Amino acid sequence: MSSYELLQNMGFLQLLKSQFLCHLIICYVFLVSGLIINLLQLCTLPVWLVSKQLARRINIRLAYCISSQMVATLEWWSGTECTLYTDPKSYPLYGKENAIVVLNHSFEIDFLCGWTFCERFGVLGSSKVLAKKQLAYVPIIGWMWYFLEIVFCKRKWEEDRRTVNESLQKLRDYPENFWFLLYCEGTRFTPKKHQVSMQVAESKGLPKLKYHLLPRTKGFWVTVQSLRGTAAAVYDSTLNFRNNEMPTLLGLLNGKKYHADLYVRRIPLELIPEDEKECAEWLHKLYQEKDSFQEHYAKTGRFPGPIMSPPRRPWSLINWLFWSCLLLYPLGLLLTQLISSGSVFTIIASVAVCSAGLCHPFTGKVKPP
Ligand SMILES: CCCCC/C=C\C/C=C\CCCCCCCC(=O)SCCNC(=O)CCNC(=O)[C@H](O)C(C)(C)COP(=O)(O)OP(=O)(O)OC[C@H]1O[C@@H](n2cnc3c(N)ncnc32)[C@H](O)[C@@H]1OP(=O)(O)O
Ligand SMILES: CCCCCCCCCCCCCCCCCC(=O)OC[C@@H](O)COP(=O)(O)O
Repeated sequence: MSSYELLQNMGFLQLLKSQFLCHLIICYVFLVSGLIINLLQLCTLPVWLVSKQLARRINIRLAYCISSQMVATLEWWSGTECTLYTDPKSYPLYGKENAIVVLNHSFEIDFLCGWTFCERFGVLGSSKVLAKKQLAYVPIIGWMWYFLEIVFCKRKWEEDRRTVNESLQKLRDYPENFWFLLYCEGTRFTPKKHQVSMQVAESKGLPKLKYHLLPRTKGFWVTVQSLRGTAAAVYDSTLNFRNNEMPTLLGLLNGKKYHADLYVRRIPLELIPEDEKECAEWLHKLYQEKDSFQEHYAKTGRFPGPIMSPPRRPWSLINWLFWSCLLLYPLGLLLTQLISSGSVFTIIASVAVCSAGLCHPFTGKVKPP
């Protein structure tokens, strides 16, 4: 094939990726397979009574079938590249131990980039997060999290202190390695939230941050204390995107390619103070350092340290192809029946339902300074 033909084919592929019909198909496969997997997860409840560890292992694999579809959208559909800056001595430990991941919360798809790294280090099915309680009710992802023993908080410390600790204690005998994600900022960065948060920093006599919100320290302290002896380290992770881009889920679905850069420092858990006040001071210092890494990125376009990028693996793509083959055949049959029914009302109603399914609330586009 000549290079001209190749270029033309690439243009065709990009055009294909922007087609509404392709988006419909991707969403259909995600929604239907997600609900089937939720149902299978429900069926594992009796297994819990016989063997908790077996039920957990099954749920890890079922969860992988859902979350890896989103990872496949990022890695294989949009072709987004992910570069990891980290210490070569720490690199061999990633995926081979339990860890608490502290990540900046600035982008709509930062959790998905986190998932992508989980996938590359083989811990996607078991990855966990401290999430707000409302997310537990989101169909597919929220229901999947229930079976994965995700830790939910109400953001009311009087209640969270006990419930978060109890949920984390249950992970002590978890049968596979997991990464536990904590967005210490507690909410996604916006200029307004940043302004309020810096007023709080000022009132507490803390240095101002330019790229982060002031971290909430209580959740971090309770997580570290509850996972002592279970997690080996904190992975301090700082994420940014090249060319000042603000990636979105819709952008990924349209096949837009982004380039994510992630800087990870492995900090052994023993180095983190046990006392609540000292632990809070430690976290504030960590965020001041994270801020300086972002400043370095803004000036140089890269994070400090060497690059140790793990390659993407084929499993997320294979999983997506499996579910697509399984679910597109009955869809084809249904559409044939629909068209042969000849009812204009049924056809219009079906198109309207599918379009409504495509609209989702992840449209924020605010870039930190
Ligand atoms: C790279 C690899 C990645 C690996 C990824 C691995 C896994 C991925 C898995 C899944 C991905 C899916 C992602 C899903 C995303 C879900 C995201 C969320 O839901 S974020 C929201 C929930 N999480 C949190 O809130 C965590 C952080 N919060 C806390 O830790 C809180 O402390 C708390 C435990 C929730 C309790 O909250 P509460 O409000 O009750 O107490 P606080 O301590 O926070 O508040 C009182 C304290 O804060 C001071 N204050 C007041 N206003 C502010 C402000 N604007 N900013 C900062 N601080 C403020 C106030 O003065 C009090 O201070 P003090 O303690 O000194 O008295
Ligand atoms: C295969 C791909 C098909 C994709 C189509 C379907 C898309 C469905 C996407 C569902 C993803 C749900 C993942 C949940 C992650 C949400 C992140 C989030 O919501 O963070 C909350 C924080 O910010 C704090 O919120 P605030 O209340 O402070 O503000």
